[in-house]
Amino acid sequence: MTPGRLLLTGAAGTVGTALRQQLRGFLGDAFPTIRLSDRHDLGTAGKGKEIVYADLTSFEEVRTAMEGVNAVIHLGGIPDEHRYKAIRDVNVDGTYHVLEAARQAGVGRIAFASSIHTVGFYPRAQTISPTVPVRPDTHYGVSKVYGEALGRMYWERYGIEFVAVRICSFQQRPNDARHLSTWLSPRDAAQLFARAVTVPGVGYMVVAGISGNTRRWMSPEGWDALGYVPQDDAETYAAEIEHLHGDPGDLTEQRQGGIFVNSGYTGLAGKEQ
Ligand SMILES: NC(=O)C1=CN([C@@H]2O[C@H](COP(=O)(O)OP(=O)(O)OC[C@H]3O[C@@H](n4cnc5c(N)ncnc54)[C@H](O)[C@@H]3O)[C@@H](O)[C@H]2O)C=CC1
Ligand SMILES: O=C(O)[C@H]1OC(=O)[C@H](O)[C@@H](O)[C@@H]1O
Repeated sequence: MTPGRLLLTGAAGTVGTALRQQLRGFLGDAFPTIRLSDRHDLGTAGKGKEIVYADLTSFEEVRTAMEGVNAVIHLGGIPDEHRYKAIRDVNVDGTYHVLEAARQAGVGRIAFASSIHTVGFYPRAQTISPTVPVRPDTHYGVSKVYGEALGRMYWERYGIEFVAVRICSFQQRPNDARHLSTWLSPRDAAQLFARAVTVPGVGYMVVAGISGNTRRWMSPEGWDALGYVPQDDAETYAAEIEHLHGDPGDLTEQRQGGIFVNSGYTGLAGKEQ
């Protein structure tokens, strides 16, 4: 891929902070400049980085952040279930702003932080491929389905390559039994996102965003094409965490989405307004 400028949205967040620290090690010579963007404080940029603040809900601000950009890692957004309108403004409209501004700027590749919650209602007993029908567990999950679908349209219509990484549980280390299946370590996240924006000829792809977990519920389809070889496996921590789970009779323990399958904010009534 041609060297140039990579835009990282959501750079002040949990995943963004880790990528900010570790991405360069996996990018090699690609993208000499990483542009960090968020609406919250990003501190000082550091070597090879620059900062452009933008609120995802403002198309004009996103368009300014996109000037001179060749590829995007889009992490910015609300990362959990929330009021429908907030999800719509930031995750739905905001993701549209990113893709449309990218199209206008001539961006060639976008990697998108999708989520396990696109498929959260699948039973844990089932190993799923990235191509199974979606079963979102929340409005949040639906917003990620929208992002994946929008990416598909921008690939088909405009030839912008798009890799949706269905991140499961990004954590410094796995903390409970569910994470034995869902953990994505910081260094594996950095490798996966770096490959998602550098490996040539990917077209459109949805991949599991997990480490090389022995007990994974998602198949590794697409990892070969990206050349992603995870370095971590949550199994290393099994003895410390496998007893940390809820009642096996609860839906939250039976479905891949965990507590999200039973979260609040389910509609427009009452507190959801
Ligand atoms: N942490 C995880 O395990 C998972 C994360 N993801 C996705 O990865 C992405 C990053 O997640 P985290 O770092 O955990 O979340 P985070 O909340 O720590 O980071 C999200 C960032 O987006 C920014 N943001 C929110 N609204 C914005 C707006 N209107 N304008 C500009 N920036 C805005 C926030 O300021 C924040 O820095 C999210 O899209 C999330 O849905 C998906 C699956 C799992
Ligand atoms: O389900 C999970 O483990 C994770 O999934 C997500 O999409 C969320 O952004 C994160 O806050 C959760 O912890």
